[in-house]
Amino acid sequence: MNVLIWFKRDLRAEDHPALAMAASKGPVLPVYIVDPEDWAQGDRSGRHWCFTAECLAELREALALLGLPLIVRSGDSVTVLDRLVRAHGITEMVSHTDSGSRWSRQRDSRVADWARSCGLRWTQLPDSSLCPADQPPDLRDLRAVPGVEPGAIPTARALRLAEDACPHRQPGGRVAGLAALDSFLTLRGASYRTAMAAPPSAERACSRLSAHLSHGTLSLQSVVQATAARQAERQGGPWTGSLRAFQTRLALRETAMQAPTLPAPQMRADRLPEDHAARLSAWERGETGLPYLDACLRYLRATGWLPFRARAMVMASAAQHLALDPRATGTLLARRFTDYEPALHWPQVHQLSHPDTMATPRLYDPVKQGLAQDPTGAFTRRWVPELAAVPDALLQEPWKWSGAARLLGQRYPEPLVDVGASTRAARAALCLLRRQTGQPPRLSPRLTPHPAQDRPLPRPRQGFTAQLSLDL
Ligand SMILES: Cc1cc2nc3c(=O)[nH]c(=O)nc-3n(C[C@H](O)[C@H](O)[C@H](O)COP(=O)(O)OP(=O)(O)OC[C@H]3O[C@@H](n4cnc5c(N)ncnc54)[C@H](O)[C@@H]3O)c2cc1C
Repeated sequence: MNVLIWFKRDLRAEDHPALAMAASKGPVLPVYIVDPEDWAQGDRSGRHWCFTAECLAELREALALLGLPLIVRSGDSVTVLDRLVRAHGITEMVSHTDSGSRWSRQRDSRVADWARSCGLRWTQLPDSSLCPADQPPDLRDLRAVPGVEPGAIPTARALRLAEDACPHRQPGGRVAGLAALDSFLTLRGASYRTAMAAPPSAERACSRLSAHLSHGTLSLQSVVQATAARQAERQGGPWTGSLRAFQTRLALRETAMQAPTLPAPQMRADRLPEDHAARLSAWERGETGLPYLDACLRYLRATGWLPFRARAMVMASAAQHLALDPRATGTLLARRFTDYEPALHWPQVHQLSHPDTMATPRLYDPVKQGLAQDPTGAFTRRWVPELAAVPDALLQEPWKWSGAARLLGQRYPEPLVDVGASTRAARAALCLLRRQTGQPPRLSPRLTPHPAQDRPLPRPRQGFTAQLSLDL
């Protein structure tokens, strides 16, 4: 019996329940499909593909060590699978589920119809399931379906993806993922709890595992278990709170991945500002005239990453201050995040652009955020060098500087909006909305924990710590 194992967003050869299951059934054909329709979706980008291609190259090497050639094919998923199944006597197919995008769910439903129509058994395992620890899979006896041409991993250009320079992007592949996990649990993670919010410190203090979790080079369960093992070793000091806070985020991920994915929100066209296209383009380029916001947007473009609070600020400022369409800004952010994960991304976009849906609505003032998260101004100055002459005290509000006339509208833009006025308007709109919906206006000028923290979380799985509140 020849078994096809279909790799999707689980790009690893170890700790892979679906591969272990396939191996126990007979000769294995490991397949990855590059579906051009997937890569033509508006939320996909060149940096996503470059990370994926690096993961595939490593997966190919790892499978080769097990005696399996990774078969890469470009084309419509059903057509590719149908050809492989007929040509190589495949009698069964195994994969992990992919909660991914709306497109990938529709693809999976078409594949399910096709598999039924040709009588092929398709087993889908949850990617969060663990290989049973008491019966480690024996991959030594893996046999490959012989005589199949492996196929090349296409380039971004072959997929017609636009040029997407990201000079400081994290490298893809399991080796980089394991190195990040190890350095986080042994070194970097000590200051996680206190340094996770501000981009300059978060870059080192956060785990930086998101892109690996999104592409499946590491499984969530393996990260949970490694963290639990570290917690058992590291009692006391800053590690205790940091590792507990980290486990809480892993639990948040697990919860979010199980929730139904929301469609992208959209603002009514008649509510958009007249200069919407110009504002959107300025926001995308990091030229809004609001220094900390611009610094975060430019940093994101160059690195493919931002910590949680900065993501929340760029999204919320777009909706609350600049009145930008959340579908447009959410899509642009999705393209920029190397770790783009629809199940995590779109609920956040929803909540931050419609704060009335939050348990505790929050307003993000980019000036106050800049003062709080970048008190020395070093981060803002690095990414917005046009502000070199502005004194520290006015860095986040260069329009108040006596030399503003020489700078604004020339080397650096005038602010797109009056932040004070737009904050007051957003606060008033929120209070009104909450009154209309019968909820007391609980607006807090201070940052409050992420809304997911207000919801009860499911019982933690084995390995998760019991602490379920966030301690920002
Ligand atoms: C507008 C917006 C969009 C976002 N889009 C994405 C996205 O597309 N992909 C993505 O992985 N994360 C997304 N996040 C959540 C979060 O910002 C990132 O997971 C985190 O910044 C990634 O960096 P890290 O791996 O160093 O995180 P760490 O702080 O080290 O956290 C470890 C892991 O926990 C999970 N996690 C962290 N915070 C959350 C959260 N609030 N909810 C659920 N899981 C969480 C992630 O898998 C992360 O890798 C988004 C947040 C916002 C506000």
